[in-house]
Amino acid sequence: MTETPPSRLELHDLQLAQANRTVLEHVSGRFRDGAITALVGANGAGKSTLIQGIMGMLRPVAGRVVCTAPKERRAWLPQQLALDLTFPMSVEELVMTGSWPSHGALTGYCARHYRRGREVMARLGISHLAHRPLGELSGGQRQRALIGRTLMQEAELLLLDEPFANVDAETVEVLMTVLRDMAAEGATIIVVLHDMEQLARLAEEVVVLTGGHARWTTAQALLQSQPAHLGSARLALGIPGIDA
Ligand SMILES: Nc1ncnc2c1ncn2[C@@H]1O[C@H](COP(=O)(O)OP(=O)(O)OP(=O)(O)O)[C@@H](O)[C@H]1O
Repeated sequence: MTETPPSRLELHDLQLAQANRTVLEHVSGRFRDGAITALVGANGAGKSTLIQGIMGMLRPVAGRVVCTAPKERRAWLPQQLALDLTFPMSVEELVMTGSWPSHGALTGYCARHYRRGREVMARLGISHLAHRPLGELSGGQRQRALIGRTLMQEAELLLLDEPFANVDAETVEVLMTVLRDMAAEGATIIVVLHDMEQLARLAEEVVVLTGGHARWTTAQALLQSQPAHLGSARLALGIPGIDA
């Protein structure tokens, strides 16, 4: 008998709505710990809605989200983060806020926090930007700093909404390496992706949202079902089986 792999996140017959209109229903499945799961579907299929449901920002109409990761170890990187770039905060200060959920915002940092912050920035190649204000960063540098904050948080559950949109190729490589390392350390990672090539390189498992429902599959099975000539085509554009 095969053992069920551990999962700190399970969905049970979940139904989610936006403005009283059902977006997703009968969604049941488990996200494997230590795996990167891609969340795919056409525009409007409900990817952001599912993320909001998982993070507890949207109350289910029916069903349940069962998450055993402590609240302070859950992190979410939204599609277009409403970062106030005029706020005078440096890269180091942003990264350090990752310790707030477990440590508190008002207690101050100790030497251990500063050491960890420096390690995190080095891992992401942004040490030289430590004192740079957020408003002076490129999109890729900002994304590295935001991922740095989730590393600082030691996230066990990490949800990312199109993390590679509008970032440079080198940053994509750095972020992919960090995400793979986090998964290898046991984190549960869910990432909204549109790009087939990125999916092939990053994800093991895939949740396909279509017609208001979710289907669990593997990256290998999804890629085998796609015509090879589509290459790195965006997943949402006319690929059989995943149009909303
Ligand atoms: N705040 C809201 N109020 C009303 N309807 C909403 C709201 N947010 C989303 N919707 C609707 O819910 C459906 C799912 O939207 P959602 O943003 O979850 O899709 P998505 O798959 O993330 O799309 P995209 O790829 O464009 O980001 C869409 O029909 C959308 O118009």
